[in-house]
Amino acid sequence: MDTVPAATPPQPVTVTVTGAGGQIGYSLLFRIASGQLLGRDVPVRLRLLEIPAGRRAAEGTALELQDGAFPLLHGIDVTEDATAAFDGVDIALLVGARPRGPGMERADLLEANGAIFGPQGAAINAGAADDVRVLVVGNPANTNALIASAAAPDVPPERFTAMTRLDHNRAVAQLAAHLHVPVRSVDGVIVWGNHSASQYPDLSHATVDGRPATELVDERWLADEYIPRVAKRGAEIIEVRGSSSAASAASAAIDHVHDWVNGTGDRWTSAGVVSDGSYGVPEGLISSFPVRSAPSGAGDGAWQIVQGLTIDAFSRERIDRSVAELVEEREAVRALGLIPA
Ligand SMILES: NC(=O)C1=CN([C@@H]2O[C@H](COP(=O)(O)OP(=O)(O)OC[C@H]3O[C@@H](n4cnc5c(N)ncnc54)[C@H](O)[C@@H]3O)[C@@H](O)[C@H]2O)C=CC1
Ligand SMILES: O=C([O-])CC(=O)C(=O)O
Repeated sequence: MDTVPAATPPQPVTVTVTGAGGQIGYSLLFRIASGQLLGRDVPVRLRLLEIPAGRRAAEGTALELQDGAFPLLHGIDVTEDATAAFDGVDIALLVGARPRGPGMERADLLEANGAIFGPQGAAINAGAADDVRVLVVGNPANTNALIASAAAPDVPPERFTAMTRLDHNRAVAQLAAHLHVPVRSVDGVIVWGNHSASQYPDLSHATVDGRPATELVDERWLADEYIPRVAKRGAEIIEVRGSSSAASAASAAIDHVHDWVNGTGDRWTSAGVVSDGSYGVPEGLISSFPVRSAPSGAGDGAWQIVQGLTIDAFSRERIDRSVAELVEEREAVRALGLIPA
């Protein structure tokens, strides 16, 4: 009797989450374990990186992950050692960061985060899989990603990304709510620039059920309500909830990596990626752009910046303002010696 060879089961993908004991980690890890990050047939192995202050919380979360009996979860390690955490890593989610403390100046914040993201970038450089994909969530996300990338000279800069998907999702949801349509009706929104209040949520290429969004909203609402509402949504959440966005941030991280690995199809999304000079954004900055991704195996694994969009004067001014802030942050971390001169 002929025997049918058994199909080789897919190898577990190693996903490292830093700041795993924090509030985003608590929401993110269960969604990864359930298959929402990579796909419902892709097993994962989790590595949780923490500092001593967060270690017990991460260990507690690991116990709960075990209690979830997730069929796709092939193991969890908790560590304080970045080298061990990133050894062989396929997907790195850099969530843990130093928040701004009382009396801390902007330069102090950048320096404190440099001490986190520099060594983590170096550990990724030393041990990660060749096709590693890195998403920086911890703020200031764009510049932290720049620091990590600079510390990883052997990893192509396209592999380091910063999260602006939460801003993109907010921009889609606010437009849908204003027009009383489902979010699925909205397409073509873009978030440009920095993940900060200077970001520019751009509706000039957006459509709603195929109609240009600019025909459906008035200019004053756009400039005076929509743009500031989206750009300052993080502060609004802190004010209302009493702490910063957590589940929505975790959800956006899932969306970012899911789309990066599985492809965006015809639609585009927004992500902080290294600039190639497109749209006048200085080369090397990690800035939010409209991006598409090909499914794993079909492209080179990099996000592609959508080309050829027209930028009107209103948009140009706002993109330039946010990019100027990114340039300032880059100069500040350069002055601190956190990236090469
Ligand atoms: N890009 C985005 O859209 C968003 C970014 N964020 C940022 O995400 C970060 C995390 O937010 P939460 O989870 O709410 O903060 P949290 O304070 O609840 O958790 C952060 C965790 O990171 C850990 N940590 C600190 N330094 C670390 C290091 N060197 N290595 C490993 N772990 C380290 C801490 O011990 C803590 O457990 C913050 O920087 C926040 O501002 C939050 C929301 C949206
Ligand atoms: O300010 C924060 O920590 C939270 C944040 O980035 C956001 O909600 O967009």
